[in-house]
Amino acid sequence: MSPSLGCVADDYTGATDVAAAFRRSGLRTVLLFGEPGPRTVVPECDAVVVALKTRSVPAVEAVAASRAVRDWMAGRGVRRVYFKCCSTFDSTDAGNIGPVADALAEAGGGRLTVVCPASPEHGRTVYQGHLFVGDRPLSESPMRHHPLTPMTDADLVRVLGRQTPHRVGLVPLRTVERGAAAVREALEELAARGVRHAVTDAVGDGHLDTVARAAAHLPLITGAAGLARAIGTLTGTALGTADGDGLAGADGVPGLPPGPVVVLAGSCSAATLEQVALARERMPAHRLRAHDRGLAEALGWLEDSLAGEDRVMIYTSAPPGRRAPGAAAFLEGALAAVAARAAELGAGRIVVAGGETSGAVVNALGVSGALVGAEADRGVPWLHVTRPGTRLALLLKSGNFGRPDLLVRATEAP
Ligand SMILES: Nc1ncnc2c1ncn2[C@@H]1O[C@H](COP(=O)(O)OP(=O)(O)OP(=O)(O)O)[C@@H](O)[C@H]1O
Ligand SMILES: O=C(O)[C@@H](O)C(=O)CO
Repeated sequence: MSPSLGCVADDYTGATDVAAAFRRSGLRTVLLFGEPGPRTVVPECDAVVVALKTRSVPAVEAVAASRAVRDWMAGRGVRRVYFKCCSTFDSTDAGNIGPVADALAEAGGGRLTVVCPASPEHGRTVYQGHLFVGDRPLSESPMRHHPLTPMTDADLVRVLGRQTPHRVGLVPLRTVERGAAAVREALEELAARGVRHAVTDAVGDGHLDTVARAAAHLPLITGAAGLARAIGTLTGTALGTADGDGLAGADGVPGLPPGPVVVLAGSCSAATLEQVALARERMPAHRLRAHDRGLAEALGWLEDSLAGEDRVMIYTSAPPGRRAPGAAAFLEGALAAVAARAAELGAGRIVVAGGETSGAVVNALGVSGALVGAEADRGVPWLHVTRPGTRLALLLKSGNFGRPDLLVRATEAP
């Protein structure tokens, strides 16, 4: 049977977040890293999530890759596509959420799309089109200092309007509170007025369930893990697989493999900085610096440390005043090289903080897919990778996700 749902995710931690949400909704979920090809074999599943690394690349590249994945999915019978963007709407005026949503919408017949990054369980809500992170507007949250996509405007209608030539409209909370039929009517009115993207308010999971029911007929929906959970539950209910106990899909998921645990932190997000500070107190840690010898020093330190330690951390994470301008790509590449060496040295678990960083690490490890396992924290599932002769578990942590002790717990004996 073809998967009912396909998801194109714009980064690797976002893909794991959405895969965990689908799995929690009772859908058998397969996660693929990078563009699949004609020979990619997808095991029997209800949902397929493809992780791209398109959040911060030039918009034309993001569009081409996302469109290719959408066409690949259509070739496998997928009728509904979910475009997973960040719950903090990480993007710039050049894109990539607008251009990618435009391209995916065109491919689906040019119909109106719903855009709703609310993810209440992660503290993201949308009210009057404005995105809130906890109790602060996005533009007053730590995301305003993001090294790649600083978010300085909380008004999503305005933000998206700068990224697309199409009209952007709003379905306000008062309409969402009137139920799915009212939202569907509002969407039809917006479509009749030529609106392409309908930013939709939601401040609680019940609102997302309403939006999911109202938008179930649309070929494209854009959002984060919150709306994905609602769409997944609707799909699971239709398929008869939703059991709501969070264990669906657990069959066949192996335990965590033996071997040392290596933590690699490249995220500079507020939650990660706190997690890194705590982890530094609990395990040997090395700061990889943005200079010529930074990588060689880190590799030497890793080899020496793993001779006697069963958990270590290498990090580049730094608060705003202590970052190395222009060093993002170098630091991602360096942490990726460290990951490859850690795998050669027999690491059983590699824990990565940061979406861009995770993308670089997964690519360097040559991992093409994984079975989605139990969550270490909400939206942060263990990914079980089986390669000939080796077992490896990856934990790819979105920058702002996880409790302060996540990195410590992830390194403890299972
Ligand atoms: N000390 C530093 N100086 C400058 N850039 C850094 C430094 N440390 C990390 N970076 C870069 O900052 C970027 C952080 O992005 P990344 O996506 O990994 O984390 P994040 O945005 O917090 O996570 P997410 O995308 O999951 O929210 C990476 O490109 C990384 O290389
Ligand atoms: O939606 C989120 O916040 C995360 O899944 C993510 O995309 C961070 O990279």
